[in-house]
Amino acid sequence: MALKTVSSKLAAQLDKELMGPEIGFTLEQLMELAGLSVAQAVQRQFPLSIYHKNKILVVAGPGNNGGDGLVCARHLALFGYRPVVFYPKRSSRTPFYGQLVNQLKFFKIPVLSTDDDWKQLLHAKDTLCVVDAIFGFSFKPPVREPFGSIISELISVQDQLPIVSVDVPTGWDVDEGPVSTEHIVPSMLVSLTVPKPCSAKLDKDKTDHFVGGRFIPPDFAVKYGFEPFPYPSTDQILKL
Ligand SMILES: NC(=O)C1=CN([C@@H]2O[C@H](COP(=O)(O)OP(=O)(O)OC[C@H]3O[C@@H](n4cnc5c(N)ncnc54)[C@H](OP(=O)(O)O)[C@@H]3O)[C@@H](O)[C@H]2O)[C@H](O)CC1
Ligand SMILES: [K+]
Repeated sequence: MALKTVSSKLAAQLDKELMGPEIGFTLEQLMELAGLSVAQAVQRQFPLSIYHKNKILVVAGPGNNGGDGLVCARHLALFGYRPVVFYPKRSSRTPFYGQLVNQLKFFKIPVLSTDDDWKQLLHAKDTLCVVDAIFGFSFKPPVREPFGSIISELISVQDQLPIVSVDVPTGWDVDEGPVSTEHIVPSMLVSLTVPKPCSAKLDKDKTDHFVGGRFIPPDFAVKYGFEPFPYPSTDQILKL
């Protein structure tokens, strides 16, 4: 299947229209579906029946990509995994992020901050994979701390511990792809709504690519210049 992409600018515009006065989705609705999609993709790639490990580290960033990660962690717990969330910079942009954290507590999912030793989870012996929900389509390089150090830690283990990137591999320029020789190479990317141009730079031998976030009607996709994705049955994801 030919890769269909939209630029970071168009992706932001698409999001704005979905949440604008005419269509009226709320951020919370879209984020729930985005997080559910990522959890479903993880389950497809790492079924518990084959992988006899259930611990998953979810690293959540300060924006909506991080919010998708918080939602994903909750669904992973419902699917039988044992997620642990590392959320180093908590957003106060809307009270909703606090509510998502409360929901994680309700599910007894640990939420670590920079004071905690999150690095001890970076071992393939115990951990199945890392969900990279640090930055999505609004990331502008160069990266600022503490995220530079966090990304370096993830890069140092990615040959042993699979990384599942949400929407955009963190640290990549959304339109151009990797900006430095040392960069995250995810073993799986879940693009939301439609792949961003950087996904054309993925090495197909190293990264499986899914699209998720099944929340638009076909004519809206066409309006933004891409063919609707043929999601099978009730699936929230499609492997490209
Ligand atoms: N329709 C959809 O597909 C949906 C997608 N969703 C997800 O939302 C993200 C986009 O979310 P957004 O909040 O716009 O942006 P990000 O999460 O990518 O990043 C913004 C935060 O990152 C900080 N930032 C940006 N650049 C840097 C940097 N170089 N160093 C450190 N920090 C950085 C930024 O901080 P500022 O201080 O610059 O404001 C923000 O805190 C999309 O990719 C999807 O994953 C939604 O769930 C809805 C539906
Ligand atoms: K990401």
